[in-house]
Amino acid sequence: MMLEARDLSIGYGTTVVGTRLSLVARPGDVVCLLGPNGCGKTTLFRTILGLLPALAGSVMLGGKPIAQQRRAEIARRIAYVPQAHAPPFPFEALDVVLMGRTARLGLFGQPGARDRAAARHAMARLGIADLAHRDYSRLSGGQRQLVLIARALVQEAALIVMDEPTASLDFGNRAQVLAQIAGLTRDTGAAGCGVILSTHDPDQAFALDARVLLMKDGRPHAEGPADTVLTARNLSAVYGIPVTVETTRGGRKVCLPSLDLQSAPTMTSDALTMA
Ligand SMILES: Nc1ncnc2c1ncn2[C@@H]1O[C@H](COP(=O)(O)OP(=O)(O)OP(=O)(O)O)[C@@H](O)[C@H]1O
Repeated sequence: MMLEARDLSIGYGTTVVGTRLSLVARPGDVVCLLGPNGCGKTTLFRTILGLLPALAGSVMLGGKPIAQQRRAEIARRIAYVPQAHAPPFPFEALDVVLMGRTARLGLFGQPGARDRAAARHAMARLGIADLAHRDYSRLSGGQRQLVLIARALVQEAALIVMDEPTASLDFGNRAQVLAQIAGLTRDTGAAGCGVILSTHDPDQAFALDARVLLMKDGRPHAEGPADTVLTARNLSAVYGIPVTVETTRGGRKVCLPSLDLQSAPTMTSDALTMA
């Protein structure tokens, strides 16, 4: 099962948000999308999920154009973890996880004992079995994020797309979610899946030993292993601030932005200037 996006132009109707974007993901891969606010990460995700038509180029999922696949068919192959927001009315966390089975149940199917077992198993795998009967809307942001990851797991899709899975998480939960993502892809056999995620933290790409698509203004600026893409030069060029990349005593690379206001430019990204 492979996702292959080639030479995509993305956008909304006549508004082109990005061009020349390519991306390949297989089970076992971690692919990180990095780039400034408004550079087109969410739009790219919506396009590769088949929620938004590509303006040019192709998205192939399992060897077949995504535009020719039905939603349920896509959902069996690729799961989506949106950013965790609280729903307006209460659900048990277990029910939220069970919603991931919908793609497998058909229109009027009711979840059965096997679906419940799968949901409990996914929660246990993520260390949140004890949250099963808690009110989802009252969980913390980190707990909710893990519930949504469990929901994606029970979909039993080979690929999972995560939109900023660590946004709004505290330091501890962030590390916990990252560790879980690493675990998902390292599982051997049928259980190992591919993860495509967006993040605003380049250190996460190093921590996950990810392949990186570094975007700027809707275009690929660099693509490849974190080590070769996330250089001081590339990061400085894309984010418009001086950045140094250092290696810790433990051997992991970390990025250090300059906090010197003299050298900081004015904010240039679309999202911030438009706000
Ligand atoms: N529905 C829409 N119609 C037209 N333009 C849109 C729409 N949604 C987003 N855009 C524009 O597309 C561009 C890319 O937005 P997108 O949300 O993909 O960026 P992003 O990289 O995910 O940003 P962030 O890091 O801030 O989440 C922005 O200029 C945005 O204003």
